[in-house]
Amino acid sequence: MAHDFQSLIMPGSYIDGQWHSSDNVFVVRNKANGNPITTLANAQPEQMEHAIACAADAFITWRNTTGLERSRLLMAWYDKLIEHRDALAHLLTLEQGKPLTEALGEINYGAGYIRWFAGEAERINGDIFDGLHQGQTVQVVKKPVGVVGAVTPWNFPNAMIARKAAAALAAGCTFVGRSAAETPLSALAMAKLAEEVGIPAGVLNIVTGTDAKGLGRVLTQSPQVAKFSFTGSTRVGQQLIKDCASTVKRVSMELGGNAPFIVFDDTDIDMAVNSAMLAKFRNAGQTCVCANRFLVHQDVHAAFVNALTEKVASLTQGNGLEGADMGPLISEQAAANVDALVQHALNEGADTHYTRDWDDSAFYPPTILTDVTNTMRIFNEEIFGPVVTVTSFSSEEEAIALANQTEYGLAAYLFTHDHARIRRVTGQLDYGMVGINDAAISNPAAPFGGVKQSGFGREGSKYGLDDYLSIQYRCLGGY
Ligand SMILES: NC(=O)c1ccc[n+]([C@@H]2O[C@H](COP(=O)([O-])OP(=O)(O)OC[C@H]3O[C@@H](n4cnc5c(N)ncnc54)[C@H](O)[C@@H]3O)[C@@H](O)[C@H]2O)c1
Ligand SMILES: N[C@@H](CC=O)C(=O)O
Repeated sequence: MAHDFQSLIMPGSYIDGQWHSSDNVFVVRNKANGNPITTLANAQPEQMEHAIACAADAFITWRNTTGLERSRLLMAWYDKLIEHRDALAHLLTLEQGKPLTEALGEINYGAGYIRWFAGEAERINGDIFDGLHQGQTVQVVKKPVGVVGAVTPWNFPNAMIARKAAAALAAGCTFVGRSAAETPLSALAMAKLAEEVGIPAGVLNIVTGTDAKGLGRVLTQSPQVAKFSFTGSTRVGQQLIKDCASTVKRVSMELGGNAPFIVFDDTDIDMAVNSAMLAKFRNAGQTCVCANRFLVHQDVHAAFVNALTEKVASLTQGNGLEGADMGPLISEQAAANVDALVQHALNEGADTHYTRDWDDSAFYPPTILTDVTNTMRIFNEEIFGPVVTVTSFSSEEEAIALANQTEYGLAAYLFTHDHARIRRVTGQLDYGMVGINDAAISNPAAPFGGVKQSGFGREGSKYGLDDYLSIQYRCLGGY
């Protein structure tokens, strides 16, 4: 069936192959103008309980499918998503606000995880070797952990669901995901297309509702959920880890970041500036791997800031469906939070190198602050907005110390052409991912994830199935 974006707008949660409808609804809004897009049935904890029970039933059959059967279904889902990528991207821009070209990029990126894990489903291999006792053989078998629960944020409403659900289904697990109430439509549209390609009822369930705590509590505390995967802020992640403890779930956490972007004096400034634009302004700065702190060698400070300012000044901001380079932040409140960090930095001595007028709307202007120091809140907190902060350094040791001065450890970026320095500095950066002369680090073939308070577990890559599989050792004796 051919779809436009309207025919991909579903009425509510997708549970056990059924679409939930209810008189209790919530409104999903166009983030560029605040207009309602639709209303959705507002799922309550009992819908979440039902979804988990259905996923547990479906697991009995799904776990016994072959890797090849799961791979074929995932590839069919991938093909369907690609076939409808324009409609999916339109819907994503409407509900999230990012420019249409970025939304299309996200659809391709999310679908890429589904294609990647379709491949991995065929390669879930165990091991066999001699034991240490005469006549014993050790057989190692990988089994799906069971029902997977997931909670995802609003900044990547397609890709964050895709990379968790694809890994779960490839491993032979069933899936219950709750997508953020600000952006539930993309995940439901993905479920609609999964239904069309024949992913069996109960295997993939998407629950949408505004009661984040109530729905989250059911997922994190249900004994039927074997593994819980979360993408979101460190603050909420800390609570959810505690909630998962009572049933000793497998947990993976993709949490906040505070990425340093280090520019050494030997680098090609144009290359660093082009990467800086991507690392900072993708999704208007609302990306966990967005550069948060630009650490620039004092000898290239002026050259870098001037070249960056030229690019930033040319950015257009507006409705993502109308060709703007940058859309709004997710809400007016989000913009006010960014502004509070900026005002605090200015009061503490930072300098506004570039900004534009701001009308208190969600369209926070692209801004460049210089003279930012490591004691300012803006240096130590995730900005999640289109604000560049520049701090200069004079030695490699100082750059490393500044970069590591954070409780986060998700992504870091390093710009230099000195190979010995790359090796030295990278080895000392306490980060799960380091972009070296490259800011486009997200890739289904690569292990995405952080260290320290940015979380644990890896998504994508050949390591990405590990969290969804448990090892059973079988001792073969009696020979
Ligand atoms: N590491 C990554 O891969 C990654 C990716 C995207 C976003 N993030 C992080 O996510 C944050 C931005 O997203 P956000 O503001 O929506 O984060 P958030 O933690 O407030 O919300 C994330 C999700 O959790 C839900 N939630 C909130 N409180 C909850 C609770 N008590 N129980 C259960 N669920 C709850 C929200 O409704 C949303 O669906 C940033 O910190 C960003 O760095 C990290
Ligand atoms: N942008 C991340 C998700 C975090 O916000 C990604 O690239 O996967």
